Amino acid sequence: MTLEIVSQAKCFGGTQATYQHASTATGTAMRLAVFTPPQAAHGPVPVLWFLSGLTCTEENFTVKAGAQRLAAELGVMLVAPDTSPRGEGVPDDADKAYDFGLGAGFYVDATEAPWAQHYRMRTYLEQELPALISSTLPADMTRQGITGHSMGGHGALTIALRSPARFRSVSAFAPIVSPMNCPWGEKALTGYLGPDRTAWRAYDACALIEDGARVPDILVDQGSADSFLTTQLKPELLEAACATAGQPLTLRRQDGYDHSYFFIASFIADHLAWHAERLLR
Ligand SMILES: N[C@@H](CCC(=O)N[C@@H](CS)C(=O)NCC(=O)O)C(=O)O
Repeated sequence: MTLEIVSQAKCFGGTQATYQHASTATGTAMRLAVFTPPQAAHGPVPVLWFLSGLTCTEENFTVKAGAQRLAAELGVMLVAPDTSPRGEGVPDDADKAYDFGLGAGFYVDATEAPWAQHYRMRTYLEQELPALISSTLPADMTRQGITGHSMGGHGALTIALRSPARFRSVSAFAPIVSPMNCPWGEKALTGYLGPDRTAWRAYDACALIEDGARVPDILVDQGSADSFLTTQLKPELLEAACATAGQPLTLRRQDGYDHSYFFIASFIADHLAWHAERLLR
């Protein structure tokens, strides 16, 4: 399997590229954005995954977060996948709502019809894409970190909690910390997985921690002016789950910041430094 170049440009001495490939996990073409730092010319570099939120593609983080300059200095590859399968034959929300279906894969392997055929983002991100990146790009897969925003913060936390040996570092921006306990998550998990809530626990960071999953430490930034804070994101649930379980968590409430990429751009340097400290030592 190969990565086809959709576009690429020199960026801070490295390369910002968009790739496309045929995915066996989703049964569709998938796109991803990759920033390869200049240090990759001399050997494999650590990888930081960024999982995006509702409505996003591989492009939002790439053009809005301003992560490339520091990633080039640190020598870290940035991988930003798409948020769902797309294309002909891929079902979407009946009302074309933004919070389910296209652009809203919630990083699960769906088990319910008609979603189960293509909505297999867990297998895509846990198996297929790491193998593809490892075999095609100058990536040191023994040094991986993961972060993300909102639905992507949920993805980053749950993937890391399920596979702690794979990642040296995990962080999140305004994550959905407990999809079992918010309208976005209840809609998505009901639709993709069906009504049995026990099957949802593998996709809920708080439930995973309650059930014994652990990572060395977690960094979360959350804006106090985020319009989704009290209805959907509920960082206090993660704070409580971590406190009860003894899971180290650094939760920073950032005064006045909203849910946008302006918030992410404001704190991306802190997250890159957090990951670099753990990936480069
Ligand atoms: N469009 C939705 C909000 C969706 C939203 O805020 N998406 C976030 C992630 S959860 C995002 O990153 N949007 C794309 C962007 O800002 O570039 C609404 O109207 O309420």
